[in-house]
Amino acid sequence: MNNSLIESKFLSHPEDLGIVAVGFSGGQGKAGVDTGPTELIESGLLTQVRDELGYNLHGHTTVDQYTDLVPADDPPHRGMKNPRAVSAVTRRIADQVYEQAREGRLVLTLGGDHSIAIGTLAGSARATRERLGREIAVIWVDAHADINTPETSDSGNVHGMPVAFATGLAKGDKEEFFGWLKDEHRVSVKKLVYIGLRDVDSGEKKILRENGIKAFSMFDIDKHGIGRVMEMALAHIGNDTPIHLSFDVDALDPMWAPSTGTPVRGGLTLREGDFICESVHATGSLVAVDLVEVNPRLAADVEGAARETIRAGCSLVRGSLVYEERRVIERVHKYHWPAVQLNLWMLIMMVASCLIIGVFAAFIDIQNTLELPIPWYFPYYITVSALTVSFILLLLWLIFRRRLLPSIVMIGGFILFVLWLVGLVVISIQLWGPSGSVSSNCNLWVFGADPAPTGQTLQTLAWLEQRGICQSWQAVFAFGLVGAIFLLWIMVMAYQVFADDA
Ligand SMILES: NC(=[NH2+])NCCC[C@H](N)C(=O)O
Repeated sequence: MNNSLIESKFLSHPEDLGIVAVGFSGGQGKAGVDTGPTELIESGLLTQVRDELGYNLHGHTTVDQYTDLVPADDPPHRGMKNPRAVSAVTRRIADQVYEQAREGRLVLTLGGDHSIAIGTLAGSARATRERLGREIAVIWVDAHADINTPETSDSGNVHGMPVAFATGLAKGDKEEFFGWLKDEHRVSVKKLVYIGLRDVDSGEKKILRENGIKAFSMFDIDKHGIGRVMEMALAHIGNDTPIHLSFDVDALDPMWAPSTGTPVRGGLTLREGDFICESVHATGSLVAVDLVEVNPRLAADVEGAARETIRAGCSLVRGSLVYEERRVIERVHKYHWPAVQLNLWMLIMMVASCLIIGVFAAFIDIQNTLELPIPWYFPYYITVSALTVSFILLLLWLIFRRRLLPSIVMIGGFILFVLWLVGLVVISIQLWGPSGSVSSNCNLWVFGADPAPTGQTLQTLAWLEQRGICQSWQAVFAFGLVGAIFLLWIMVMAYQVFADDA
């Protein structure tokens, strides 16, 4: 198990982390962003993730440079720079991410410029479709929308276009120009949410508007606060959709992450960035994370710029991988209850309690009709059974809140057991006790014993009613016994859960 307190909804191996480390910079013009993953790893990111956060690492922990895929000559196509290289590299990345994601692991991709998200989104969209039959949602945290098509882009840098390719708003033509992107790789614009935007090209604004894409700019964050923005963003996605978080470090203000290719002032604080990652992790829906555009070579004039940017990047990754004590004041322990047994227990106890309530309620009614006094143990057992029902409801609520503690079950179980046992003893005495027991009287009142009256007479009816009453007594005894045994059982079960965990 990893150290997160959040249970994953869509990963079959939430303790495993598939790593893809992408040393690629061809989606834009500034050298050095390809060294981002190396520096992140050398700063101890992955050892921390393994040793402190408790993940098993899989995949490519050495950085892939993709040199075999970068052609010597790569002239622009439809205005895109390095189109063949970016297309081939993102295609490889798509396979690398897919290989990790189809195992049901969380995938962490370290970039590299943001063009690589063409690959990461393609890989996780395809794997999620195959594995769960679901589409992924994308949370794109960035100063830029990166949704230019080759035709709307001013720069021709593909790192400004990944969302357009991933959603199919931009189509590849030939195989070597993103033609390899198929429907299975696509993500829906309906399940895309932006956070942190503040530098959006006019062509991009048009695309966002026309496609009704959900976007929270820095303005929205200032207006509502990051907490409310995350609530709205996650509500838009819904809690039944796996989430791919693509985090461009330039979403953070340059104060926190100066070493990046296209810094824009007025960005997120580090805490706001962390909060986004933590909130997404806390949904339990996270299936993949990208951290991109860390370029340690840039902003060299600023003292400690690269180090700060790396640190910020590590913090973001950490936030998205674990929900841990630095944010949780109350440390909650996870207990592993045997679900089937527990459900069976609740069902049978519910049946027993309801039956006893029903029978004794009917008995009280009969006593009233006969103008006889009501013995104390009728209301007593009704109360005990009602308490048992409340206890079961309490358990259900605690299970729902994931707070079912063995101690609560043991104490509750013990109290009910004692009450239940008292009832059982009284019932036994009434049924079979030495003086005037129900059992011995059963056949006496109406016609003594045999033969049983037959025919449609009042006597028969009376006899049947009397027999019914006697059988009800026996049923109460049977279920009283089952209840007492089951209460013993739940105490044992709770003790085992407690002991197994210790
Ligand atoms: N991933 C990034 N840093 N993207 C910046 C994109 C800047 C600009 N919108 C462009 O298309 O070139």
